[in-house]
Amino acid sequence: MVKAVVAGASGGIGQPLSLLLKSCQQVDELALYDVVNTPGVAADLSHISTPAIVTGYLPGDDGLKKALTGADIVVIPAGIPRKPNMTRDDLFKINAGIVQGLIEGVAQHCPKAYILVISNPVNSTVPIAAEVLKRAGVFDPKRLFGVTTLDVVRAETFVASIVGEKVPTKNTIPVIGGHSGETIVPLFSQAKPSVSIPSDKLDALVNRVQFGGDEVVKAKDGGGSATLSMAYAGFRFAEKVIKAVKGEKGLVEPSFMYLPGISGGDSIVKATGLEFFSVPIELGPNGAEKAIDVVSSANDHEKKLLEACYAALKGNISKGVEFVQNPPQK
Ligand SMILES: NC(=O)c1ccc[n+]([C@@H]2O[C@H](COP(=O)([O-])OP(=O)(O)OC[C@H]3O[C@@H](n4cnc5c(N)ncnc54)[C@H](O)[C@@H]3O)[C@@H](O)[C@H]2O)c1
Ligand SMILES: O=C(O)C[C@H](O)C(=O)O
Repeated sequence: MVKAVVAGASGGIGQPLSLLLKSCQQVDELALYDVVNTPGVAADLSHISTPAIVTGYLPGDDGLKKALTGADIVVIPAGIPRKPNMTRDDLFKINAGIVQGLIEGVAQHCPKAYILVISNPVNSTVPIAAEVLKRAGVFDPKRLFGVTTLDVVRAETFVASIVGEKVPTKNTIPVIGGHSGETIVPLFSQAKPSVSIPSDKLDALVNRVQFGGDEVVKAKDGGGSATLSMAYAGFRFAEKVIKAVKGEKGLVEPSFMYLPGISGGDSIVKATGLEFFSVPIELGPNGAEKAIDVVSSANDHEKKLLEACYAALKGNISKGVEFVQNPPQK
């Protein structure tokens, strides 16, 4: 039995992500939580003829508790999205508290669940989540994932258009670091199978992966940020976690995680100077089985990108930790 919860289920990401989870044969129960509209979204999805039983909850009447109790996997796309000329960090003020509140609920009602954080700024919301779980005494680093899959999906798509491949998913490209601008570092030198990118196109390609989110924010012109591609990416990651927990082997996807608690993580912490970092993660029955070190094999060009990443990411991580350890005065 797999019970999945989407927190933020009525939103731009939440609705299509819930649709994909409802379509997934591996999900037996799907609980939708949001501060608005979940009864309607749940009623709509419940007519789809797949096995998952769908329920919807609002905050009143112990809604969060009811949604989370018995959950195996909790996916969190709750919070405000960007508008043009905003950075992801500009979302911190509102989204930090939203993520903190939801994770407090997880710590209380389903402390063993796999938690997938989508809400931005991921570079800070994941450290917030870790800190809340630590304080509650239930932190298992192997079960807390910052979802960076959209960066991987973009790298796959954009590289295919440059090298002229018709099938974007042919190459596995590690995208590491964090999830905003220069903290996103695609390692095209480690693509499998290898790709040959013309040197005059490499900088533009890296830039497009790093700022792909801005491309969508600009095109939506005030209507929000990536939702459909994010739902695809979020589901791709969630499905891999579910399949790995059920025993499927060989499932790997980058994720932004607290590495000291994960096998193979310590050497990456040593190399980067950062406890939270995204690297390819081998998934297994307990969540993250192994962090794969792709940092030490980065080429000189990628090492320069990584230096810029480390500097920016350090501040984002401390901002999240600080938010929980020394809460702002209200
Ligand atoms: N990790 C990524 O790669 C990635 C990609 C795209 C978007 N995002 C982020 O995902 C978040 C959601 O984006 P969106 O486009 O779906 O926004 P949206 O505004 O369309 O939806 C957000 C939903 O969260 C709900 N919500 C607000 N407070 C809540 C709470 N306390 N509990 C439960 N639900 C709550 C809102 O009611 C709304 O339905 C944003 O922060 C965005 O920046 C992350
Ligand atoms: O760009 C954003 O704000 C949303 C998301 O993080 C993305 O990468 O599309």
